[in-house]
Amino acid sequence: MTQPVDIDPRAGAMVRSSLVKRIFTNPLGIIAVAILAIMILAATFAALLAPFDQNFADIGNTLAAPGGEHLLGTDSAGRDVWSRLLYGAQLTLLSALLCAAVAIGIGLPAGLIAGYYGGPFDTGASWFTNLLMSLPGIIVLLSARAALGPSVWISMIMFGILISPGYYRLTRTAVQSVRNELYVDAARVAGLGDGRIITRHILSVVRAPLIIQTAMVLGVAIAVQSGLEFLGLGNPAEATWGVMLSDGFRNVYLSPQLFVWPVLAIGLTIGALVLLGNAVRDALEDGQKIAKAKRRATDATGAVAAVDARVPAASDVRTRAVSAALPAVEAGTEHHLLRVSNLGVGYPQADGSVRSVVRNVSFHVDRGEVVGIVGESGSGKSQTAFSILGLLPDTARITGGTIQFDGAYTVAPGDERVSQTRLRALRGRRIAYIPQEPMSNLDPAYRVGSQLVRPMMLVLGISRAEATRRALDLLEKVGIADPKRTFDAYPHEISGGMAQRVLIAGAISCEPDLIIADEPTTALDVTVQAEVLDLLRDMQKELGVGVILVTHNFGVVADLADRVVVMQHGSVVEAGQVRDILRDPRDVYTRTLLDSMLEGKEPMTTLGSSAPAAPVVPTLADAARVGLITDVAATASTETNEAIEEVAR
Ligand SMILES: Nc1ncnc2c1ncn2[C@@H]1O[C@H](COP(=O)(O)OP(=O)(O)OP(=O)(O)O)[C@@H](O)[C@H]1O
Repeated sequence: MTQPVDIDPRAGAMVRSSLVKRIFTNPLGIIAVAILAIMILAATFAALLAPFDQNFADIGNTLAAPGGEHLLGTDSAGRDVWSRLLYGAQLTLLSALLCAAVAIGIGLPAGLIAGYYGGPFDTGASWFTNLLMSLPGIIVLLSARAALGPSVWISMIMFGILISPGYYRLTRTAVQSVRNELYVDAARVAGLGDGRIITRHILSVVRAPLIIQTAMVLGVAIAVQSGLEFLGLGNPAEATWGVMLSDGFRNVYLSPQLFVWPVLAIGLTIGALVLLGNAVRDALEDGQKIAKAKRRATDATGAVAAVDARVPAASDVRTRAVSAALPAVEAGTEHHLLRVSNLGVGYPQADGSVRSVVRNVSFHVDRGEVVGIVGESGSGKSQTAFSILGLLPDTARITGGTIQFDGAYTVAPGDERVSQTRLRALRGRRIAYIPQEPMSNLDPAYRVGSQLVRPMMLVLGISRAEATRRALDLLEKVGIADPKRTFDAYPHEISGGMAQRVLIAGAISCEPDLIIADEPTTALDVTVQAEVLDLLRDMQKELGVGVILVTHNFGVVADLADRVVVMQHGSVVEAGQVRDILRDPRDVYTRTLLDSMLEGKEPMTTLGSSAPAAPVVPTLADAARVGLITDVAATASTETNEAIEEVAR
């Protein structure tokens, strides 16, 4: 199945790795941090550093020049300018922080929900955002001041609400760009709930742009606040830099330095915030360049992916509770691990029609059985697999049929959508998934080990130490030479082949009942393909799990599967034992599929067909020689070759 290959080590990873270090290698970053640190320290220790109270008035000493007991002189009311600057820093910075907190508090969660879920909330929130953005900000602030008084806190809360659409849009766009990433699907398949996926995998993507935006917003908040107070709309009883600016301007001819101090404080702080934002942006861009270079060096081969876990007792209970509300499955079919019956999937079109992409598909998988779904590109293999996993896009509709897992419906008769509630209890617990792009299924922001440990802790309810021990054992079991090093590595630090093994380890980590392997070898080079198929076969035999092997390659099916389902144009054209189908393909499409795979290559012998009308098709052994039996026959183990020869006999 075709999936976008995008292994973008996103901003979140950069923030985690060495963002701080990179900021401190940038001279502008150092200057910005130094200025801000001084301002914050001055604000924090204002009470200690200020020789006078902010409102203490030395009436007999107004507009005094700097020097003596008044380091920076006094204002028109005889108040100490240095003390007011320090207290002003407190109020100015805190109220700017309040503004940013309000904007983030509204914009971030709304953007996360709208970007992740879309739907009516997205529509409603976007409408409200547009409304907010269309309001003339300064008029709203002046009205709020007139109605609610001159408090700087109220002004900044109002301003925070007005600028929250900036955060909303930023977050929504970032989330939309990653919500369909394979590693997010993989996390879903691993059994993580939406809340955890959003906080763990999605939030990390918006973290960096959020930091940059906040640096800018703080600067703007200080500027707006000072502007309002400069116009005389502040509270003269509260020392802020804006109020001091206003006082200084009124006395600019009598005592010009009164105007200079607050201008300096405001200018330096806003400048430092802008520089900090730029330094963070530069650091992130540098980080991405470094990570891309590393990725090019390591991204040589592909691999498998998977995530899963065994059914913990709690989820059994949950599954049963959910099943209890459902109609009973057809009598006599309960024993099948998975049964897909007359499944139809379609996509509603603009003209009201529904484009059918899967029609009347039926097959079953029993415990310990490997069923291959084979067909050309676009034949509906992936849509069928995604229906079982509950990973169909929001726009997809179940147009008919049912899916049952272990005697209970996941798609009951009449359901239009796959029930996420039912699937959540199974995915990552009893149904594991091995996708075709290993790198895209590992979150670049987290170490490999943490991506194995977390689902185990969550699903099995075991401690971190126990999950870590199991993860290291599993990595060894799937043939990783240095499990500890891989455990501690980020995805971009391991090769595609290793990532594939990691994800197989994840898939089997909790002994699932069913593994859906989606073209698990497509992205791999030939040698690694053979190794991975060997590994899959070994694991399947050892654990006795049911496997659905989605592939376009008959060779892989011959190598691993017991039964095969051949699909074309969304329908099943032929199904049965692999041996029977390959010896005697009855449907013309199956024969064409086999023939086309041999196109341009001369079969060496022919296989007798029991179907009188069937054309001559090559033997599996021949197919292996000419390349049909893949890469497996050419490169895989003796065991594989023997299996193929055996089928051919
Ligand atoms: N989101 C979607 N919206 C509309 N049509 C879709 C969507 N996803 C898939 N399809 C259509 O469904 C059909 C079956 O696609 P599917 O991905 O199942 O094919 P496949 O057999 O897995 O092929 P491949 O091996 O190339 O991935 C295709 O015609 C495809 O265009």
